[in-house]
Amino acid sequence: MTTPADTSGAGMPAGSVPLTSVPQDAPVDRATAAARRVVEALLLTDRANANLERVAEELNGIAEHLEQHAPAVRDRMVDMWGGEGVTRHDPVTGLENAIALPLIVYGLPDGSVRGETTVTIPYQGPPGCVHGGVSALLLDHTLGVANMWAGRDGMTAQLNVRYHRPTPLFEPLQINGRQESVDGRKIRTTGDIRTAEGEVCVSVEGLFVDKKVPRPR
Ligand SMILES: CCCCCCCCCC(=O)SCCNC(=O)CCNC(=O)[C@H](O)C(C)(C)COP(=O)(O)OP(=O)(O)OC[C@H]1O[C@@H](n2cnc3c(N)ncnc32)[C@H](O)[C@@H]1OP(=O)(O)O
Repeated sequence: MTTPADTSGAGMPAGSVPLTSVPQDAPVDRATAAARRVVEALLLTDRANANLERVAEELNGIAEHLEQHAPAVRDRMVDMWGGEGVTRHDPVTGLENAIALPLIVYGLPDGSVRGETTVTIPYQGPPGCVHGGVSALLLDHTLGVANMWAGRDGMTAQLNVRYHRPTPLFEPLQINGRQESVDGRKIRTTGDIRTAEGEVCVSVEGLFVDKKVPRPR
C-alpha cells in the first residue's frame, strides 16, 4: 500500500489513544514501507516496458541478503512476541509486515475502537472494490483490538460477516469495533466498515472465547 498510515489521530474524538503500532523513523519501518510500494508498483507497472528481468534479479538479491541475516524462525518468534509484541508484525496493523495495510486502531473514550484507512490495488476483489476476505481480516483484527481495549479478549470462535454493498478502493474507510457483552468465557463483539459518508459496507458479529495461546519463549 502506498497510502501512508495517518498517525495524527486526526478525525478521532478527543482522548482517543493509539492501541496498535505507530510508525517509527526506523530502518525496518522504511524498508517495509518500500516493500509495500514495490508490491503496488509491480501490479501497476506496464508489463511491456518495465524491465522486469532486472527487477526480479534485484529483488531476489534483496531477499538473499535478508535471508542470510535471518536467525532460526523460533528465535525470531521469541523476539517478535517480546517488547511491543504482535502489533508490529501482524497482517493488519504491523508496521514491520509488508502485507499489512497498515492500519492504526485507536481506542475511543466511549469504549469502542476505530481505524481509518484507504485500501488500494493489492487488496482488490471485484473491480475497484475491496476483496471480501480482506474486509473480514480487517474486521476480525479490529474486533480483537476492541476486546483488548475493553479489557477481556480471546480467540475468534465465530465471525458472521454481512456484505451490505461493495467496499470501494481508493476512498477513506472507517473500521469500527465494539465489545458488546461478556458471558463467562464468551465475548460478543461487533464492528463495521463505513465509507466517509457513513454508509455501512460490511458489518460483523464476532464470538470470541477467552483462551490464550502461550507466547513463544
Ligand atoms: C492489540 C493486539 C490485538 C490482537 C488482535 C488479534 C485478533 C486476531 C483474532 C484471531 O485471529 S484468533 C485466531 C482464529 N481463531 C482460532 O484459531 C480459534 C480456534 N478455535 C479454538 O481454539 C477453540 O475452538 C476455541 C478457543 C474457540 C474454543 O475452545 P475451548 O475449548 O476453549 O472452548 P470450550 O469448548 O470449552 O467452549 C467454551 C464455551 O464457548 C462455546 N464455544 C466454543 N467454540 C464455539 C464456537 N465456535 N461457536 C459457538 N460457541 C462456541 C462453547 O459452547 C462453550 O459455551 P458454554 O460455556 O455456554 O458451554
